[in-house]
Amino acid sequence: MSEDVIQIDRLVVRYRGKPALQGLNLRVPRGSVYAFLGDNGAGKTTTMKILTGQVPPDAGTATILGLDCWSKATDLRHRVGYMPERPRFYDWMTVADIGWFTASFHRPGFLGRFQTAAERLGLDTSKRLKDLSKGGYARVGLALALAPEPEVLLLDEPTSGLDLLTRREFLASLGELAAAGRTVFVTSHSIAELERACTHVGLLRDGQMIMSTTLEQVRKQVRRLSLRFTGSPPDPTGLGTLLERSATGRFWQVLVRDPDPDAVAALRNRPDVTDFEDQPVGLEELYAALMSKAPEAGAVPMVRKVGE
Ligand SMILES: Nc1ncnc2c1ncn2[C@@H]1O[C@H](COP(=O)(O)OP(=O)(O)OP(=O)(O)O)[C@@H](O)[C@H]1O
Repeated sequence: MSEDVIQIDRLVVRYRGKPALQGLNLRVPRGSVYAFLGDNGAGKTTTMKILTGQVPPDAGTATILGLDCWSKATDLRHRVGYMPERPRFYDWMTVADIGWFTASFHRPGFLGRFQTAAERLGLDTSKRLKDLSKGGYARVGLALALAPEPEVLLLDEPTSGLDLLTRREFLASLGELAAAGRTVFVTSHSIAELERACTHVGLLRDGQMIMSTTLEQVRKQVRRLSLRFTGSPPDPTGLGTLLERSATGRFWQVLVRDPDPDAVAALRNRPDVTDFEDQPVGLEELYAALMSKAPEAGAVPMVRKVGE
């Protein structure tokens, strides 16, 4: 059975009385690359702040590796790497300086690993931070997050500001980290890109999870059915939970969650139906379908225990 490295239960965070997280529940298993997705203001950064012990919960609990994120924040600092959305360092320092300076807060070996990571990321360690491009700055943040060899890596929008090839290389490296038993929890607005790297996905809306599952399950559970018909337009009732529906002339398609196999087979076998296709949906498509609708319009909460 996989161990849940990150566990969040009924978490509430309010800013001046206004809830940013409203009873958040989340499980992230060891060795996963968990894509934590949500629109602007959904509460992703607030969740990161809770996990890194920067903000105390108003209610509920958050633990990493079994340790409370708020009361055991200092212990966790050595075991969890964190790259904030907009890292800020002492800009007058060089890349080498910031590695050396940060190493003084960490266990031996940090500096060597920082230098290796900086080299791999193509950083010129003699450059001052204030002279770096946005992407260069982000890479320093990443090298610092990787240098403690953390068991868990928390990355808040790590690829923003990076060019395409660096983004791809970076996302591929997440898979390597997971294969080595580390757990990566990452937020990004580049959903399609993240899909190639992640094993699990969680969708956050208004401070609550509306979906948390493996990518494999997403592919099984949410399907796009498309067809051409000559008779009357098919009635999607009974096919499953309808997330989207469209028809152009004789072309008809739906996005359906938990499709009923018998109803799908009956549709496929209708004598007036041709070009029937039953395909998985991409993460971006699923995201748009679930996030763009009010819950009562069909985006039914789809929170499942990961691995269920
Ligand atoms: N320091 C703060 N004071 C008051 N309200 C805040 C503060 N930080 C965040 N909020 C509010 O809490 C909610 C969640 O914000 P948060 O930054 O966690 O969202 P996010 O998902 O990270 O958004 P983005 O994708 O834009 O970074 C928003 O409504 C935001 O306006």
